[in-house]
Amino acid sequence: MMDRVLFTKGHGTGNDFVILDDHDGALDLTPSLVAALCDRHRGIGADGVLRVVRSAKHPDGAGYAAEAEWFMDYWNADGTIAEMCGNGVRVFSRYLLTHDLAAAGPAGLPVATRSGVVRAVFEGDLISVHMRTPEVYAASTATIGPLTFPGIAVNCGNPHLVAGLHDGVRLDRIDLHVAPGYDPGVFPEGVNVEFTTPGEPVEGTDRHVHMRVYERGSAETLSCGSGALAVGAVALREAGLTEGRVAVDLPGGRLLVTADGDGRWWLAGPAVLVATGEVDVAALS
Ligand SMILES: N[C@@H](CCC[C@H](N)C(=O)O)C(=O)O
Repeated sequence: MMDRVLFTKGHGTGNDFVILDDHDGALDLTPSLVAALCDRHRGIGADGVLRVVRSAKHPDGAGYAAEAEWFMDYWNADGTIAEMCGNGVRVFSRYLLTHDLAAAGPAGLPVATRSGVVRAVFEGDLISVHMRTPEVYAASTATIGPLTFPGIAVNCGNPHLVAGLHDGVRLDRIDLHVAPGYDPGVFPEGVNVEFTTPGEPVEGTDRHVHMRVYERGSAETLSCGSGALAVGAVALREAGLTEGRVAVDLPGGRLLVTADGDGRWWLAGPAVLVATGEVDVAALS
């Protein structure tokens, strides 16, 4: 174990990450180290950790090494790993570009994740990521205290449950300090739960949705990219559209979800690197 580790801090619409540069996978990253780094009082504080490692050097990335040099080793704040992180991919891509570790070619910058290779395209301040196609697959329910909300299960590589609020229940009033209830029969690996209400029309989009999210492994976050993708997929489906654009407003800002005419799904939003530093690993534990 190294005593001191360099880190960068970044976020995408307020979904924040500690980024660890570990090209050859030398760092002994454990669930307890991740949880300590993400601790907002005793550590750096973040919703998750992104380890920047060569695909060839990580067991979960090796299969993608021919297609993507870099593997996003994503960890939730509680030290669990997840298959996908939509905001993380943008922040990870921003990091690769900023540090000259990769170039933004015309086909986009490939990033390997546990649910396959995605591609990031840089458009000024925004980064647009060609995500895997979200799969809307089952009806289910989410509960908050005594309230039950009908929802739809969506697989974005990681699991999501998109639940619309009843009339009269305000999005800004629901209590997400505790985890919403869900059916473990539908989600044996746990689930990220998105609560939604429709928004006013937004120019240039087909649908507008407000959402809050309770993330598996990270509790309520200001934003969840894969959650926005799931919400966008449900919004277009409910509108009877197979292509179109959805503006998804989260507490941390706006993400755009687009299903294009070629059947590809895109997630677009900002990604910012805000700090670098050195952490004393012994002091953390
Ligand atoms: N915030 C992320 C999702 C991170 C993973 C999630 N908590 C899970 O366990 O599946 C995003 O932007 O997609």
